[in-house]
Amino acid sequence: MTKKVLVLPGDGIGPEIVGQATRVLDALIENHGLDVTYESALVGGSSYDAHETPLTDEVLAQAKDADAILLGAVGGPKWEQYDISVRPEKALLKLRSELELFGNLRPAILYKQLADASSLKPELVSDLDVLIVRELTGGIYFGQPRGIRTLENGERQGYNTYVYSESEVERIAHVAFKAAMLRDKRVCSVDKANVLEATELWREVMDRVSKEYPEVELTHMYVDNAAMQLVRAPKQFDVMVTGNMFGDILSDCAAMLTGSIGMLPSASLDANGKGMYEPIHGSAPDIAGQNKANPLATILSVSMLLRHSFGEAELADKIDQAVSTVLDQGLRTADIHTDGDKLVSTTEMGDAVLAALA
Ligand SMILES: NC(=O)c1ccc[n+]([C@@H]2O[C@H](COP(=O)([O-])OP(=O)(O)OC[C@H]3O[C@@H](n4cnc5c(N)ncnc54)[C@H](O)[C@@H]3O)[C@@H](O)[C@H]2O)c1
Ligand SMILES: CC(C)[C@H](C(=O)O)[C@@H](O)C(=O)O
Ligand SMILES: [Mg+2]
Repeated sequence: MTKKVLVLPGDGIGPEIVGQATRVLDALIENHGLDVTYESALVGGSSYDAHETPLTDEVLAQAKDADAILLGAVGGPKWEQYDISVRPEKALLKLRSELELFGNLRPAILYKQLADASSLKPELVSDLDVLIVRELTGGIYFGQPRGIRTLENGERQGYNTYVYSESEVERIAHVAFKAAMLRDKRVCSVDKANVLEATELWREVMDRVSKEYPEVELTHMYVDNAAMQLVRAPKQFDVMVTGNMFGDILSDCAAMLTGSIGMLPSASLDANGKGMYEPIHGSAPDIAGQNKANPLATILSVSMLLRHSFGEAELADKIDQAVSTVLDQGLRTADIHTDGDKLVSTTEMGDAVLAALA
């Protein structure tokens, strides 16, 4: 049956990078038998400008109805002064939580052609392949109570709640252990169990679930050390599993090891494999509208979509191979450009990926 994809370009560079990703989808539909239709809708600041909400009920319903979602990025300075409840980022958080997309896979893979673009020495990152499994619908991002209150002395106080229930930790643990079974069978759980009770329980549940996966080695690491180890010796990691906020921070850090945040795709999955796919980076207001952004993370997000939600591993491999080919050709957007490479625009990178797919 024809599968339906909802495409949500969003703000800033979102429409530019998603434009290249949908060209890839078009090519697979037209030339490689992919049985998919897609429609586009507004999300984030662009939705706020049109409808005074970053996510309309209609678009949420479309997202629930779709078999998968491809999102660009949301947010930007234009909307920063608005109340946090209607900011573009809220749309993303609502989509994640309403669709119960708790399992966020963020693979940090170094394409060998980009070893010189990494901020670390080539020998530290060659063949890097780390999978960050981030819990995406819980933790301090969603804990109640939250807000800004006025104390008796008149001073204002901001507060959030870091909370994880056992079932939330269990289900993300299973995602991590199952992923590890298909890889090097090592999971490092990252927490702050020396200070935070919520992560003390996290650690206990990780230990418990690990007994169901005797072949997988589980280790634990405090998040401050994990951040340091990621830039000291990142190849020690296979799968890292962590909570919502730590995962957000560590995945941006891991992105830089691969040359640029413009290279990292992601999948956010529910319990049945339905997913939303997006680059891990934001709307990059500093380069928006300049045809400079790297579209590869978004194109690789299409590859993840085909692999994880549609079982189209061959077509996903084809996209990954096309990305590798354009990098072999020395084509680089500004973020991954080093001396001797050919500097290309967003659309030229899209052109090259399409040519490599043909
Ligand atoms: N998933 C999302 O939609 C998402 C993720 C992160 C941030 N944001 C939002 O995006 C806005 C900007 O946030 P930020 O500046 O902290 O992070 P950002 O990821 O947008 O940008 C950080 C830096 O990386 C660069 N960069 C990001 N993506 C790139 C790409 N594809 N090609 C080349 N360079 C790229 C930017 O130019 C910038 O210098 C904020 O409103 C933030 O809330 C959205
Ligand atoms: C924009 C923001 C809500 C989002 C997050 O913090 O999850 C982003 O940084 C990400 O990594 O997807
Ligand atoms: Mg982030």
